[in-house]
Amino acid sequence: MLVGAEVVLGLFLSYIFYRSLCAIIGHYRIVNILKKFPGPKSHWLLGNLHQLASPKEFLKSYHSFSLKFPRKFLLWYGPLTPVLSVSHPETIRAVIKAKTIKDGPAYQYFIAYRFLNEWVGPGLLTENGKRWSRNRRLITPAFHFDVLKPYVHIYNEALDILTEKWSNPDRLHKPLDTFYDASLCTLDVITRCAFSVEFDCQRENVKHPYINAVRTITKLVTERPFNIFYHSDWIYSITSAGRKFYSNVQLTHEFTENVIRKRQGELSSSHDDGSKMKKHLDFLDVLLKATYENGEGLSLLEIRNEVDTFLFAGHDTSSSALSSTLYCIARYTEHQDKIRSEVDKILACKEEIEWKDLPELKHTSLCIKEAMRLYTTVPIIERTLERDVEIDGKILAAGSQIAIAGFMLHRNPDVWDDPEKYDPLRFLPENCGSRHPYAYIPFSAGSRNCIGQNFAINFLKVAVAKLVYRYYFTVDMKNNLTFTAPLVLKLHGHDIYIKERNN
Ligand code: HEM
Repeated sequence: MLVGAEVVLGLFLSYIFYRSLCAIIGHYRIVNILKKFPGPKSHWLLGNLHQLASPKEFLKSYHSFSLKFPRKFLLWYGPLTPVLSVSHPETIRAVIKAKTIKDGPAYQYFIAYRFLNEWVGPGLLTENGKRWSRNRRLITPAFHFDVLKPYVHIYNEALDILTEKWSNPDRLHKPLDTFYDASLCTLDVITRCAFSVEFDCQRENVKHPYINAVRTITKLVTERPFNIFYHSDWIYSITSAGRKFYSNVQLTHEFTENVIRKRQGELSSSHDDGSKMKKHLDFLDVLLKATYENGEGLSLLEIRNEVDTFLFAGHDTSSSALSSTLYCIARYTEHQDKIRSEVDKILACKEEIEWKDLPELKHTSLCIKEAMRLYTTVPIIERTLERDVEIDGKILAAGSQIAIAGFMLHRNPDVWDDPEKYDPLRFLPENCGSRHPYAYIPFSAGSRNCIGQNFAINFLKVAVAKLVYRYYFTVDMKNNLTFTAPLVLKLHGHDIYIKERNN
């Protein structure tokens, strides 16, 4: 009996030894290949973390590295984790076409998605493999044009509330916090489109516990990567930030589950698809109707994860893109005037921008695209190679970490003429013909591109058009423009003012 136990223990230890040896050899192979790539000087222990370790310095340092190494360079996140940053369309194409996952070792510094798991679970943004592809197929109909069309009315209504707020005489002559206001406006829109609940958060600010919780979680998740002690879930859970995070996550879960259960009840009692009860289908209706091949629907937990994912992936991104565009047109007013003249024609004898008007907002669209190039909303996304892949003539080992640096790609002087210049006309069709298909990827590219991009672009067009129709925007450059990242870009160092138009 004892001999049997010894054999089992021996086998177990040999197995552990074998697995550890494989991991060490695998890691050695990854490092050995990656260390041949050029990169900024790194500290033996910290790697490049000390240059990247504050929200303010992160993009500035990153960008200065990429000016030295415009195609790709190696960063060290600590002594053991090399990450290859890529910022050339050809190199990015190779990574996006390769088999990759959105995951990495726990010690990897900027894979902030793992900090999201507690909230959004394995939703579309964070899931990998077969489960991701099945869910992506099931969820894609939620972004079909027919579903998106009625949302244009919701965008208009949310913008009317924003202008009602901004036109308050107390606010008119003060600098605006465009990111904050845009963020409440997008929350208003996304909660109505996701599950048809009206929080009126723009008027109520963050008084509603659910809205307050969503905003608190988003803030904490963005801050967490920058505090090395917070990387451990256990340590985080005993800090005040961690306790705040977990209690807010619980609150949002309870809220979302209640909404889902209520809707499930309504659907089963009315035996319709929900469209008769409301003016439009929302994401939740589509998710509840989504069915696997075997006839099973998405579980309550899966639906909750997806609804929370839409909230996270959609609200700060859209507000970042909106506030960057407002900054750009406030700075380059000739483009504001052009937008105004195209909106004036549309709103000459009506109050609302309709679905059919969206293609007419041509200059508006150019201005948004260029703002999202220069101030890339999601500056960096990360991937881990699942298989060995050839990139720029070198075979990278499975397990290598790659950072797709959209912000750097969009300012790469080898790709863009005069990259620091805000020039919306570079997106005119006649100026895009020879552009590399991976030169401009604000919504990422390939099979894991942003599922919400049409939703976001439609919202941005309506928002910019309605705001420019109503106000003149100007900017006071208090300081040099700075950015914070890493998850979503935010601009600092300037004040935006508005003056009401007499339409
Ligand atoms: C201006 C606004 C937006 C920008 C710039 C943006 C950008 C991106 C980017 C870069 C990715 C790839 C992330 C990665 O691979 O790690 C992504 C993925 C995603 N986005 Fe967006 N997004 C925006 C708005 C939205 C909206 C409004 C929604 C939903 C309502 C949304 C839902 C998603 C989801 C679910 C994914 C994951 C897709 C997948 O992996 O299959 N996004 N987005």
